[in-house]
Amino acid sequence: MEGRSIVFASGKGGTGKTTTVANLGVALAQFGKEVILLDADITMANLSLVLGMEDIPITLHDVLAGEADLKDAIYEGPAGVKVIPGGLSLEKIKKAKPEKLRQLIREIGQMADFVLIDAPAGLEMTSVTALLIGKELIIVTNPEISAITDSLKTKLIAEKLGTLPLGAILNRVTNEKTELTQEEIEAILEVPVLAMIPEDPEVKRASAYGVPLVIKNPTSPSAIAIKQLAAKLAGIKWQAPEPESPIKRVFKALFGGKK
Ligand SMILES: Nc1ncnc2c1ncn2[C@@H]1O[C@H](COP(=O)(O)OP(=O)(O)OP(=O)(O)O)[C@@H](O)[C@H]1O
Repeated sequence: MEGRSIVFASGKGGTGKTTTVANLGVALAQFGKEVILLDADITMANLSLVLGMEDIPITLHDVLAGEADLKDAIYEGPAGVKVIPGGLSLEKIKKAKPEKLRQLIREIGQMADFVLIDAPAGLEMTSVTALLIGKELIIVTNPEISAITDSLKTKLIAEKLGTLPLGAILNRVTNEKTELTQEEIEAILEVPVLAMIPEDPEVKRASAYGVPLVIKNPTSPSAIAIKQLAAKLAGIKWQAPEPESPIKRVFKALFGGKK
């Protein structure tokens, strides 16, 4: 059976897409789902950094070039999540046979309940190609006008390519007056907002440790928002724990805490 393949794209760079995909993947795996994270972001091996993984010499590109087996490009990450580094530069994609890429993506799709694809930001060739890899699209954006306009472009292109937009994740939400509201964003993008992830200093801390936030600090507000979305996607009922009080968080930061 083929699992769901969802491509995560943002249009604008730096919206927190990679962090979100990595944590969502781990959260789905914690809910017992088989998850493959496909890093189609060529600028850096971002996904593996957020997950604290090193040494990923074989990429999807090597498989496409016929120089490695698919199983050699699959790495095990936290909570049993599987990661496939893309290494898909434009030059490399051009050299690869498109039918081989499609066949490979189908093969990967059969190996998991969810294949989450981290697409590169921007609207260049590689980003557009990544949109084609998934059947569904989730936009990861910030509640600012510049991010939303780029997200809209991405969504329109995805639709033209036959990739179904599921909705948008609003990341780094601060609820400041200058931010667009959920309703405004839904009206512009014409898709539902699936999750609102707050601006949360714990996200950067977790990244610095190379441990996904949903493992490092599962009761932080942004981890809860991500787990809620994972439960929704997995069709699982999940009761979020009470978010930690700021006082408890200060104590934890000062004296450490059991994780
Ligand atoms: N909810 C959040 N609260 C605070 N910081 C965040 C949040 N989400 C992401 N960040 C931080 O924002 C920065 C950019 O995140 P990330 O690398 O995931 O973005 P990206 O959209 O994948 O970037 P690009 O597409 O340009 O590669 C990182 O430093 C990350 O720790």
